[in-house]
Order: sequence, then C-alpha cells, then structure tokens
Amino acid sequence: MSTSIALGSAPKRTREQYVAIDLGENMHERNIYRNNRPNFKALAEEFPGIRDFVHYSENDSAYIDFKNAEASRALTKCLFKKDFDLDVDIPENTLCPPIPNRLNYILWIEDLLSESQVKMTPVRGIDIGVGASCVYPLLGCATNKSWQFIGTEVDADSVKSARSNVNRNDLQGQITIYHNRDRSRTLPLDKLESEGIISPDDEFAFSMCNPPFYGSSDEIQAGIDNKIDDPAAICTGTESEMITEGGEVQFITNMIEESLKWKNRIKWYTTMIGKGETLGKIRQKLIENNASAYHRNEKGREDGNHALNHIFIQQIDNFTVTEFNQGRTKRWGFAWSFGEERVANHDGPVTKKIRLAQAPKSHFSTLLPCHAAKAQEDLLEILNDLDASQLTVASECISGSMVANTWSRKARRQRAQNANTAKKDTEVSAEILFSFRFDIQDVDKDNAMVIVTWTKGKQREVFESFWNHVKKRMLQDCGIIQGDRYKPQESSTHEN
Ligand SMILES: C[S@@+](CC[C@H](N)C(=O)[O-])C[C@H]1O[C@@H](n2cnc3c(N)ncnc32)[C@H](O)[C@@H]1O
Repeated sequence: MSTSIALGSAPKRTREQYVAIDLGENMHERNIYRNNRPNFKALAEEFPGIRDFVHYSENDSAYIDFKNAEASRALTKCLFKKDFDLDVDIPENTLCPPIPNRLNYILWIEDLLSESQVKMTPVRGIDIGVGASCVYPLLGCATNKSWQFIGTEVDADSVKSARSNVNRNDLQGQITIYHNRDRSRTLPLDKLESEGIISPDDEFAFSMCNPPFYGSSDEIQAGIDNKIDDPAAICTGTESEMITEGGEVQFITNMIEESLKWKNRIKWYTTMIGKGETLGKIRQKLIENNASAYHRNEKGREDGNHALNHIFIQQIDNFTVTEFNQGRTKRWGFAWSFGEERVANHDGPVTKKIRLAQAPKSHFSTLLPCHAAKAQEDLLEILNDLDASQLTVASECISGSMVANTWSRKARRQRAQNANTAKKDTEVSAEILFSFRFDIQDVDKDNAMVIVTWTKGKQREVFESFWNHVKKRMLQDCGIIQGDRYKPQESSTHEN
C-alpha cells in the first residue's frame, strides 16, 4: 500500500493564501498554456467538478486555492478533458501532475526527435515511472497520434490506476503499462522481451522519466524550509513517487549505466531533473564514465585486444540540456544519445546551471562584411571545391555532408598531385564523416552572419578543423584577412 507524505507544513512567511498560477512567457513556444492562464470562470461554467473550488475576489476575478489538494486535482482533471479530451482519474494523495509542466517535457521530446531526424512509425517511447495518472503517455498520445508508449511503474496501486486511465480513454492499442517489480532496474528491456511485451529488434525513439527527486522525507522538508516563500501549491505524492534511495542523482546514474547496455536501441534517453544542483553532478558522472571508457580503450589498445577495444567504446559525449519554466517552478531536461545526430544546445537564456551541464557547443559563427547573398555564393563555391556531398541549397541555408577530409594540408597536396598526374581524387568511403548546416543571414546593411551547426558525426575535432578551414577561406574571399577590423584567425572575428 502506498503511504502518503505530508509536505509544506513549515510556513515561514505569510503570503496571500490564494496564489494564482503564473503561466510565464518562458514556457515552450508551442505550449498552449504559454501566456494563457486558464479561465476559471469559464471552466466552472463548463465543468461542474470544479465549480465548488472556484472563488471570486471583490473585483469579480475568479481564482482557485492551489493549496487545496482537491481543488488542484479538479483543475488538472478539467484541463485534461478540456484541452486533450482525456478522462483522467487522479487518486487522492497521489501526485497531481501540473499539465503545463508535463506538456513542456513532451514538446521538448518532439523537438529532439525532429531536430535529430529520428524517423520511425510508430514512434515508440518508454516512460519510466508513469505514476497513477499515467500523464506522459496520455498527453503524448493525445498530441501525437503516431506515438506508442510502454509505461513502467513499480508501485502496484499506481499500475492499477494507470491501467484504468488508459482503458477509460481507449488507448490500450497505444499504451502498455508494465509492472516493474525490481525497483533497482530503470530500463528493463530484457524483462519486457522475456514477457513478450516487446520483441528483441524493437527500437525506441526515446525514453523519458520524471524520477522521484528526493533521497528521504527529511530532504523534502529541508527543501521547503530553505525556501524563502511558502510553496505556491500543495504537493501531494506517495513515498514511492517522491523518494528513491540516493535521490534523483542515483536514479539518473542508474539510467545512464543501464543505457550503456541498450545504446542505440533507444535513440534519446531523457529525464526530467528536479533540483538544479543535480545537473552538474550528472555531467560529472558522464565525464567519469567517459574517462574510464577512455582508460579501458587505452588498455585494450596496449593489450592489442581490439575486440576488447571495440566493446569498451562507451563514451557518452552526445548530450543536451534544457530548462522547463512554468510559473515559479523551474525544472530541467537532460538527454543523451549514442547516435551520431547532434542537436543544438538549449536556445533560451543560458543560466549558470545550464552552462555547467551542457555539452560543448555544436555551432559556431562568424560575421562577414558583405551581404548574405555574396557570403552564400562564396560558401557554396568553397564547399563544391571541397567535394562536399549531399549539398542542399535553400534560401539562407546550405546543408550537406563530408565523406573525407579534403581540407587538410595533406589532402590538398594529394589533390594537387592527383590533378597533375590526372589521377582519381582522394579515395572516399561511402560513409559520411559528418554533416553540417550553414545558416547565412544579413545582420544589417553591411554585414552577414554565418552560423555553422554540426548536425551529425562522432569526431568533434574533425568538424572543428573543417569549420576553421571554411571560415578562413570565407574571410579571404571578403578580402579582410589583412584588414584592421578582422584577422585571419579567431582574434578579432566576431565569434560566439
Ligand atoms: C515523481 S513520480 C512521476 C509520476 C508521473 N510520471 C508524473 O510525472 O507525474 C515517479 C514515479 O516513478 C515510480 N518509480 C520509482 N522507481 C521506479 C523504477 N525503478 N521503475 C519504474 N518506476 C519507478 C514511482 O513509483 C513513481 O510513480
């Protein structure tokens, strides 16, 4: 049986008791709640279930008391129905999922998949710890008709409740709830296989998780006590929902370790992070893993054991982090992949926490003293000269791939010799080295900005040396290498 834990019992400041939801402008740009607070008056007229919880101030503005668990539940159920046509039951004393926040996470996954061009039909996802409401699979399937979910859960009561929410909405064809009886496992694909829920060649576009954040109830209370203000809303949650041994850092570490076994079988491993300080700790875990993978590789090399060498290449250097903003609560999203498709770093304001956790950037830029049209023409000529392949040219954008290093001094010497002896050019393999996208835009009437993004590939240093070569040639084409304002190398070009 789940035990419910009481939170927020240490008021330090007296605040207005009825706190409105602050649905800020920093939400995901496609979030339907961005700058769009629910109209409580209209909700009360349409949904009898919320009527008793809607109050009116002296100037007749409607509000609800977010510290009342019943009122929060009634609002969440209304929003599920009104905005997603979902009938959802949220048992008393279980976590009442704030829909705007949960939607932010779903939208970020949509972005990750489209940016990294994960193409799959159906799009299969795993939600680790669906909870009693089954919020992520329900929202995910309501907003993306081609999505399918396996939702795992350790708590027997939540499994029952999640299944009945799936059945109530006739989504059994899209959502399967799996009762994970081994709390120490986060990604039990082997168990799912042995129980016939998935087959050995099933691949997944993503996994997602809102892990229990805390290591103990003392930790939860300490979090509340350390806040200047009272929590704006009541937080209901069972022990299983809120607490896990070692807190979220340990939970996410377990996911990372298990992901090393499944690798590309899941394209993006993702998790929500509840505490800002966890971001740096998780990044540190990746660095430690990468360092020990490196040592194991080196050892394999020393031993001349190439098989060993191959097995131990398990570095995780393709990761990204984002921030979820919803009202006063901030959360973070962290994703890692064993694939080659790269995504740009978080494009919102970069806070210190994000900066500490994010991967080295995968885009670079330079400012050129010419119009975008000329910059694009010069760039295309350079790329053709370098034998770039799969070139696609659109307005203000060129994308393509390189299959060989054609820009290094050695490669250029070789090409010159080949030209002299009319020999075939450098041999190239069919596999691509990396892919890129250039965005070229006028910044003002005299200058254009060229931004290059590394979209695919494993070897960062190869991509960076390509960019340095292309940038140098573009600067030469603009005749500014000797100029006062610009120098051939970094020093006075406008880099960011
Ligand atoms: C914070 S709650 C999240 C519930 C829901 N996804 C949401 O966002 O509202 C975490 C959930 O993970 C479940 N859980 C904890 N450890 C788990 C594990 N190893 N595998 C699957 N679920 C787990 C808990 O029982 C709980 O329901």
